[in-house]
Amino acid sequence: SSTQLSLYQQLDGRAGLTRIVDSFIYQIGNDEQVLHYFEHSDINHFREGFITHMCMLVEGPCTYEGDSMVDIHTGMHITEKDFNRVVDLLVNAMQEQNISQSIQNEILSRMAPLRSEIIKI
Ligand code: HEM
Repeated sequence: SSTQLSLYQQLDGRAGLTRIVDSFIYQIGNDEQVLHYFEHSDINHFREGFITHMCMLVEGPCTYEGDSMVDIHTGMHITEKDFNRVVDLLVNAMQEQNISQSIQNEILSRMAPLRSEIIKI
């Protein structure tokens, strides 16, 4: 009933998030710097988990029930440089899907606080 579209709606809901994450995975698959982190990962599992987690970040009707960001990423020894690279790849994916600059910025600002949970040497 509200005329104000939610961030989730502006992203075209789960379908739109799926397009972004598929572009993101394609970017990762072609990136020599970070691809090795995903070499032993189940990409379908990652895809579902990342879509659902992103859906929650944009206040969509999703509950991420996977492991915590700390538990997932601890032991991967993700450097700050590689963290930044993955964020760049997500930006490329959003760019590819014609996401507006303001929505990109909003998503990145919601992910930024997770940085310290993911970068753990
Ligand atoms: C803000 C940034 C990030 C967010 C929000 C994020 C989020 C997630 C989520 C939600 C999952 C998984 C899912 C699940 O099990 O359901 C996941 C898995 C994974 N992430 Fe991240 N991640 C981020 C940054 C990174 C970075 C920088 C790297 C590596 C350089 C990375 C490497 C991985 C890998 C390899 C997996 C798969 C683990 C497995 O094999 O199960 N992530 N991430």
